[in-house]
Amino acid sequence: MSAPAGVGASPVLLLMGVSGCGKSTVAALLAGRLNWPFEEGDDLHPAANVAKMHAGHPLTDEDRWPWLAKIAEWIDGNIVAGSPALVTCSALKRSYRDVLRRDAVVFVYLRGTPELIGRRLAARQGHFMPPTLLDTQFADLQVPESDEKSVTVDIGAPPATLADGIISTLGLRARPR
Ligand SMILES: Nc1ncnc2c1ncn2[C@@H]1O[C@H](COP(=O)(O)OP(=O)(O)OP(=O)(O)O)[C@@H](O)[C@H]1O
Ligand SMILES: O=C(O)[C@H](O)[C@@H](O)[C@H](O)[C@H](O)CO
Repeated sequence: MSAPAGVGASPVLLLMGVSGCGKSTVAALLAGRLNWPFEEGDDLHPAANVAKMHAGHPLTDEDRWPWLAKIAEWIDGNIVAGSPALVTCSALKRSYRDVLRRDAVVFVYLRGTPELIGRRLAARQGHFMPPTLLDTQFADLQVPESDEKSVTVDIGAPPATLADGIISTLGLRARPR
């Protein structure tokens, strides 16, 4: 993991990657350690999107645009407030990240193989997203390119190790409680 240039004093970290890569788990740990505002991107999906995924159908670009706009709005609110922040969003395609891209935004790409993530999804309980959609998530995935402000994290280690690595690599500071 190496730090991208230009991480400011109040970054917005966007944890991205396919379903099951660990976005929610790692972001929740980071939010606890850093005391930064945290938004679970899945909570901003229109109900129809959640129902569609739950029924085993992948989202289309058209399904995703309004959701991405809501996430961008949340990001902008924190930027205006001058607050660092954390948000999860699969952000699978470059065109989706173009909607979310801001000077303050750092994409934290959680990278794992289909086999590893498939095993984790098979063991996960009580989530609307069926593991059968994982292939479609990888089919849509366009990993961040060298001109994007991003850091890539290999997800083999335990969540706490990943969170500590992100904090030290990016030089993040906790907000006082
Ligand atoms: N580093 C890790 N090591 C072991 N298990 C992990 C790790 N990260 C996450 N998990 C487990 O893998 C599963 C998927 O993690 P999580 O729900 O955080 O992924 P996600 O990317 O937020 O998924 P989705 O996009 O579908 O909401 C969970 O059961 C979680 O406990
Ligand atoms: O873009 C997408 O296809 C969706 O955002 C999915 O990634 C889900 O929201 C998430 O992975 C399930 O929790």
